[in-house]
Amino acid sequence: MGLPSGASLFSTYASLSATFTLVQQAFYQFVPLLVQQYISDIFKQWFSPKQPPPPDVFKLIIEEVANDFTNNQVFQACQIYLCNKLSDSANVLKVSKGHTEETMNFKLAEGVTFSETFEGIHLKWIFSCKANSSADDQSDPVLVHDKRSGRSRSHHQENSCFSLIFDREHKKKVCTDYLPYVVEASKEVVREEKHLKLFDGNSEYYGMPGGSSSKQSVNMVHPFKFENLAMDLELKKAIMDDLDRFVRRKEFYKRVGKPWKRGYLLYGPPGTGKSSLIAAMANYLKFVIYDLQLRRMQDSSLRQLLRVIPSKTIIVIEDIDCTGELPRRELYHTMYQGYEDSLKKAIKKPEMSLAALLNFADGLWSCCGDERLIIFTTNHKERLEPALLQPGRMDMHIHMSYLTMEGFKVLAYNYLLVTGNHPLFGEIKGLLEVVNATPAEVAEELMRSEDVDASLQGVVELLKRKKIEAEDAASLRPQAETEEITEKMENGNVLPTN
Ligand SMILES: Nc1ncnc2c1ncn2[C@@H]1O[C@H](COP(=O)(O)OP(=O)(O)OP(=O)(O)O)[C@@H](O)[C@H]1O
Repeated sequence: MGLPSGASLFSTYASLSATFTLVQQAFYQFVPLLVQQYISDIFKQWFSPKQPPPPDVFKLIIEEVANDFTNNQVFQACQIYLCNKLSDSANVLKVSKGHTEETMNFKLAEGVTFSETFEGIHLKWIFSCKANSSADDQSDPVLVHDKRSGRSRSHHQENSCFSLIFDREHKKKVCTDYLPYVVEASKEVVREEKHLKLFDGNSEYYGMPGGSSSKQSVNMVHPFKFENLAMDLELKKAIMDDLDRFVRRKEFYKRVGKPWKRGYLLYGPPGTGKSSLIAAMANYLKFVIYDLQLRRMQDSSLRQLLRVIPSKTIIVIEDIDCTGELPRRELYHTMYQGYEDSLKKAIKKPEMSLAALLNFADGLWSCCGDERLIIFTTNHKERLEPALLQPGRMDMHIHMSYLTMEGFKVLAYNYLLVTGNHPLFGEIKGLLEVVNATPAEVAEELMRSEDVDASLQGVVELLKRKKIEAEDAASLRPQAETEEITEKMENGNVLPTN
């Protein structure tokens, strides 16, 4: 069979083309427009390259302030997590270093974005700040990252938020797996923090409505550790065990319906290591210290402060007996006896009420934030308002006392690296048994020389001097007491006993 001729091929093409044109015209003339579009869509789908369907995105907004007006803990975790990641990879960074800061702070500007993939889910983060309503505040809202501490803070905090954008189908996984992962990762960043952060609880921040303005904080590189503490070894162990128990008992506190807090009262003479113990506790737990000066605080600012203080903090109220604003109630009344009414009014009333302090200690405000230690210190436990000492307020009373030989050996190692026995230890031991010397006094003596023998001899001399002073004071005491009673009787303050 031969090939078709050119003429027959051309006539076939012409008839096919005429038929196609006829069918096309009939299609456009008789088929309704909607059906035409439907059929043309099907053809387009068949012949056009495959397009991915538009993503069905979901946006999770994480605001800074929680519903109960406390700091949103998820927001805080995101801040720490993202600042830690972004400080290395961001294209634009602002850098600053204040006089009191040891390290540079890196800041990420408004609108910064970050993308990552978690178990195959693509996630996009956007940090944003709404415009501040304050007319005089024109500065850019910024996220501040303290590289060393892994912590961060933002100006205009109440207006900041993170948006987390991802495919809607992963909503459940993001909420149940990714966000907890972010929270854990942020805790890890904090745990790696080797330096204490000390917040002055009386900085402007806490007095500002809405908690705006930047938080004043100081990095306190305090190397004090439990092993540096010269104190009774059993007591030291008891405190460490207590702290361990506290941090692992989250579920217990929840079960018994108590706030996850613990109150400590540290008492003892000046220089026995109360502040040092607090630093050691903070280092041990990697907690941040908030130092409150009650003298300058009012009830309202205390409440405000308690709302913004995050978890994993030690709230310290030092020298509670010396604040002047918190005298024992009966002392407060006797102080005013004999004054004219007008004069009484003129006397400034305490700014911080005892009720506020008791509420504070009771954990009335403790629903805000968790995992906190509250530490009160005093040199005079006997002067404290008895209500403060009631069971349940302070969970543990810790007596910091004068130096013992056991404690002295810790100091001798700390300051002079003396291990084992030294010929002067016997004499020092004998003197410490009869003399009240504080660790601070002895530590000062040990710092005077690098020569071990000279330093230890200096301690012997110090203890001998103190022994003589104590003996002199004891011999003068009966005479002084007699003189004091005579003087009081003359002033009519004391009635003769018979
Ligand atoms: N128990 C101790 N172990 C080691 N060093 C101590 C101890 N107590 C005091 N020191 C040393 O003395 C210094 C002062 O001590 P610290 O401020 O802790 O005493 P304090 O009891 O808080 O005094 P105050 O009641 O006056 O505040 C510390 O920096 C530390 O060097």
